[in-house]
Amino acid sequence: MEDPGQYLTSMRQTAPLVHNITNYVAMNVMANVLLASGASPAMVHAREEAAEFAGLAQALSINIGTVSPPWAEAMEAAATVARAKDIPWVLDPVAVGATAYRRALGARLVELRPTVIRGNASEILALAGEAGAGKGADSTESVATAEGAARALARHSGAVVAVTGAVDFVTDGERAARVANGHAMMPRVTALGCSLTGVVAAFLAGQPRFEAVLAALAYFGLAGERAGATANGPGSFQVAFLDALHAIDADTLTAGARIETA
Ligand SMILES: Nc1ncnc2c1ncn2[C@@H]1O[C@H](COP(=O)(O)OP(=O)(O)OP(=O)(O)O)[C@@H](O)[C@H]1O
Ligand SMILES: Cc1ncsc1CCO
Ligand SMILES: [Mg+2]
Repeated sequence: MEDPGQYLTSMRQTAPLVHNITNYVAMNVMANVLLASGASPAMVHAREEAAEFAGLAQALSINIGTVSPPWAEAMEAAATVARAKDIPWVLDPVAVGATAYRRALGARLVELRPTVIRGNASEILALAGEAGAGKGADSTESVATAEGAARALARHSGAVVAVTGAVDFVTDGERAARVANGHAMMPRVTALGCSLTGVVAAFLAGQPRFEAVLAALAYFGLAGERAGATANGPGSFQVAFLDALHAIDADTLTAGARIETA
């Protein structure tokens, strides 16, 4: 892919308002990640206002990590508005294979046609109707195992599907690519996947979605590499990761991105 850095520049110029209906674990981490990246996060989940708020945002992310019925109502209403107003929205199907409640909600949200679906391998397998119960929010499968499921889910849903892990896989059902950026410390810190979903949403504002997703994943993974080079463990990694998101500029991203057609 040519010049992924231009997508970072565009995101920072827009500084998009990203509406997130996310989980209790991710809320603070994700807001800080979005601010460090150059976007404006807002965590708004009350069913009384989520739909109205979605209409004000440049992008929406929906994450079912700690969902309960009033939140599910807010998610469906917000996604419906995003769809009607052509506001890009990203689904993060946390632990979707774990319970019947999550499977049913995941299926309903897919029918609301997310622009992008971003999950780990177990989650993408489960959302595609294949095995993939996972281990709660953690994946028990390799990304490679979920490539077929990702392609099938992309075709069924119309979404670009991103499966993240050691090497990320992205497909729109026709095209596919892999992003090799990242660091082994990333799955040792909670809510980085959730936060990445918000960053993907931020990159989508006004940009072609397949390329925007690849640029967002490379940016996030590159920040992980830079943080991992100095961190002593998961605690210092979190701090270094926010600093790296802030420090990386367009040229650094274009030079460091490891994106290959699959
Ligand atoms: N083993 C690994 N090596 C390098 N990078 C990794 C590895 N595992 C995950 N990542 C990176 O970590 C980020 C988050 O992806 P991950 O698949 O861990 O999300 P997740 O399981 O949804 O996380 P969570 O639910 O805790 O928020 C991505 O940028 C991904 O590329
Ligand atoms: C740990 C955890 N549990 C529910 S959501 C969440 C954040 C990572 O997905
Ligand atoms: Mg996750």
